[in-house]
Amino acid sequence: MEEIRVSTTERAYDVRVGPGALGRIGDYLEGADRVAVIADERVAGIHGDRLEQALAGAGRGDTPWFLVPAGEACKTVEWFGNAQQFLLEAGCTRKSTVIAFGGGACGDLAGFASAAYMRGIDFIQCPTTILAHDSSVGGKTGINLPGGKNMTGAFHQPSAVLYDTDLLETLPPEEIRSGMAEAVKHQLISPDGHARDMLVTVDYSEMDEQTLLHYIVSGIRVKAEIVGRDEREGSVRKFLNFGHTYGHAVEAAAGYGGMTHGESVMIGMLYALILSEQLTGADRGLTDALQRFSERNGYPLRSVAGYPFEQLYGYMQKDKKASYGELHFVLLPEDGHPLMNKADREQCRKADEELRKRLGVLT
Ligand SMILES: NC(=O)c1ccc[n+]([C@@H]2O[C@H](COP(=O)([O-])OP(=O)(O)OC[C@H]3O[C@@H](n4cnc5c(N)ncnc54)[C@H](O)[C@@H]3O)[C@@H](O)[C@H]2O)c1
Ligand SMILES: O=C(O)C(=O)C[C@@H](O)[C@H](O)[C@H](O)COP(=O)(O)O
Ligand SMILES: [Zn+2]
Repeated sequence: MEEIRVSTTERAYDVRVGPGALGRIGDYLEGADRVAVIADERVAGIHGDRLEQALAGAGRGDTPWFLVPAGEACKTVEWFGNAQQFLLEAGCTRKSTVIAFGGGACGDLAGFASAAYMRGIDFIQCPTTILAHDSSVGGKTGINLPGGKNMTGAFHQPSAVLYDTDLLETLPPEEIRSGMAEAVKHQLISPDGHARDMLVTVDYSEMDEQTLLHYIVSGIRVKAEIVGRDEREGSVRKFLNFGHTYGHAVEAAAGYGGMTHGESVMIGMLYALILSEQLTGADRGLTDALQRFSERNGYPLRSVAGYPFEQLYGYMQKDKKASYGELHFVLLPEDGHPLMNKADREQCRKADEELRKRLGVLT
């Protein structure tokens, strides 16, 4: 079992990663007067018995469960309200603990529900996807609005993260792709990362358990280090948003769920690298390596053809890193050394055109 400590101003907590990590849940429930689970309904159907057993073993067999729609569909104002009502009816107090059981979508919703209920109660992240090596750590929680991704939310750190890697065995290929995109991001933005090596060697169809665990743990360490320095995204935390300005626009244009988060972010990272070439003179070699990697691993890059620049630009203007009328991008002049840079509409359009050209979808 790997253990990574996350230290923020709100609190410090453990991330425990490895087979059987769920079995340690009792260690984190001792002071709770009531425990309540908010679970992705699909995950509950496949793996719910494991969490039930772990809770029973910790003397918490009477824990109430609230099932929310699988994936992105739960990140709505409506399901946020339903979750608040559930916590009230379950008898939760300020001394209670919520358990989030699912991927990043369920974790974001359950985390926000915990941040808001009685103005903030404890929650534990029990992530079940590869992507959640990113989402379960760092305390960003929230839901979508029709006009923009993660528009309503709060910073609220979990009291622990129990990442049971046995649960990853049932992930479908598109969710492996989605989660690994964030692992690539972590390698790209870290001065200690090995992005070029990863882009040449990793093939998802042949990836063994050890390699997967290596990238998960390495990504969590990158994230923990950055969040420890800048919990509320005043400075370096912005780098964790690499690829997300354009990526979130694609995700929103695809109707939340039409493309996975990681697939959209992969397209967004290609866009950000092209912008880095155009605005900072970055070497095209890295962009080409990422394009080859994502084509080899089946990312649906050409879907971008369905979303015109004007539509994506409209969403990009809602990006949380933007000031009114001015977009700010995370660029990568050199791998491992991100920086923030403004880009005006024409610069954004040129990069969009170049992306479509390289993907062979320019109309
Ligand atoms: N808070 C953060 O810092 C942060 C970071 C990155 C992403 N996110 C958010 O995370 C969300 C994406 O999360 P995700 O990629 O984990 O996907 P997800 O939570 O949307 O789940 C994707 C699908 O996988 C299924 N699933 C989950 N675990 C499974 C398992 N073990 N076996 C089989 N199926 C399983 C779900 O039921 C769902 O159908 C997005 O909303 C994104 O914005 C948040
Ligand atoms: O933790 C962060 O900070 C990130 O930006 C991680 C991202 O991978 C994640 O998708 C996050 O939810 C995006 O946040 P947002 O502030 O752009 O909504
Ligand atoms: Zn992300």
